[in-house]
Amino acid sequence: MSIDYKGLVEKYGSPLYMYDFDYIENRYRTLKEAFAGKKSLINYAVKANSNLSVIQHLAKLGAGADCVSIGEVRRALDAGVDKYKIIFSGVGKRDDEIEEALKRDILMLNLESEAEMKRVEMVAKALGKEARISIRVNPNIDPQTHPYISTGLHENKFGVEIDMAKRMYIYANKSEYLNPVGIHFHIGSQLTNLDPIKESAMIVADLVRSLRAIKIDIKFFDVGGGIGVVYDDETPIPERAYTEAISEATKGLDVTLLCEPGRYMVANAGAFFTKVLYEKNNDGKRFVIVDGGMNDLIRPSLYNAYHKIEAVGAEGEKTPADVVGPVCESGDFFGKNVPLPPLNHNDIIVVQSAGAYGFTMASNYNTRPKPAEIALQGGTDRLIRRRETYEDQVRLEKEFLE
Ligand SMILES: Cc1ncc(COP(=O)(O)O)c(C=O)c1O
Ligand SMILES: N[C@@H](CCCC[NH3+])C(=O)O
Repeated sequence: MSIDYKGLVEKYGSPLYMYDFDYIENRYRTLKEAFAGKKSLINYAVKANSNLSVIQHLAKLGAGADCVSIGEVRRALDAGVDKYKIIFSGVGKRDDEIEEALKRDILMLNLESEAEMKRVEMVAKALGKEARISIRVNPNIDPQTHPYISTGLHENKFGVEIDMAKRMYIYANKSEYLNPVGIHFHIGSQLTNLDPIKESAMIVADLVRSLRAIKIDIKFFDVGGGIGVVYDDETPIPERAYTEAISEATKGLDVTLLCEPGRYMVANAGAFFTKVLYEKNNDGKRFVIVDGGMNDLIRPSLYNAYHKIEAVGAEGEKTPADVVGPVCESGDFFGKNVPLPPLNHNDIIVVQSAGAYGFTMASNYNTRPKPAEIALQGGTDRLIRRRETYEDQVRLEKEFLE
């Protein structure tokens, strides 16, 4: 599809997030089809891109949601996700979040510690309800990804080790207020190697078998998210290989397979558009200063993450430039030594693969308004979040001025 970047920026302003909804649909269908013949549920990880229209688009296709706060649960419900397709994960759920999740009767709460299980039991008891739960097992497997987004080792804060998980299942099974229906693991994000996923699935499936032997019947086998995508030259895991590895590990078990992809669904559906403000040269070092900043897209600053950067329509000899924003931090950059032609004021720069963990990690640092978001679908474009204004930002403070 050829996209009229210039026309879109003229229409909606800059900086701007754009998501290709047809691409998202294609990703959903490809993954779902790879599970053909198995009972499966794809719980889109809302944290990757929680725009209501994005969630609604996936909900219409049949997706469930993986949420990590009650805010995300509310978003999923507002966007039309079936309550029995919503799961609530995360290491630190507050009592009020647990209570609301139970009242809203979502599919299950993923528990990440024994203390949390006791808390959920207490809240469920006070409500006179039975909480459907699953336990996040930490299989102690190295996912071979960036250390900041690795979660499946005992040194990470996530999940509980196998023996503890087993003790928790035994406890939950006896409790009047807990119903252990699921099991969960998630070893990290941007995974491009299938082996650690396969190995984790085998370990966790063995636990399911040993629970079955003591009459604890797990119905949902949740392999988490983490499927990697192409930002640069990565080789992603083929969908079929992924689902077959999971099927193989769970052979003989009558379970519904769940997965929680975030990045896979949306990263490459998205792009971030920003306009050139100035060029400058510091003693031979070329900088292209744009109107978007690290507050809009923090991945390069935070993880030194690579995003492909292109200049729209500009021509001429390319020389390396750092593409930087206006925020008062040296870490405010989108790319370093990016080969770019000479650029003029208002030329458009496209930062690719920005659909996941872009807008959701945006902030108002430097009192910069969050950008607008648009969807492209079936050849048309539409606004799905308007640009913030100064008034939006000070709304919660103004009344306190003396
Ligand atoms: C429990 C859980 N599920 C799903 C995801 C989504 O991950 P990804 O965007 O890598 O698919 C994450 C984030 O890493 C997570 O922590
Ligand atoms: N925010 C990270 C991924 C973290 C995954 C969340 N569990 C990123 O941009 O790559």
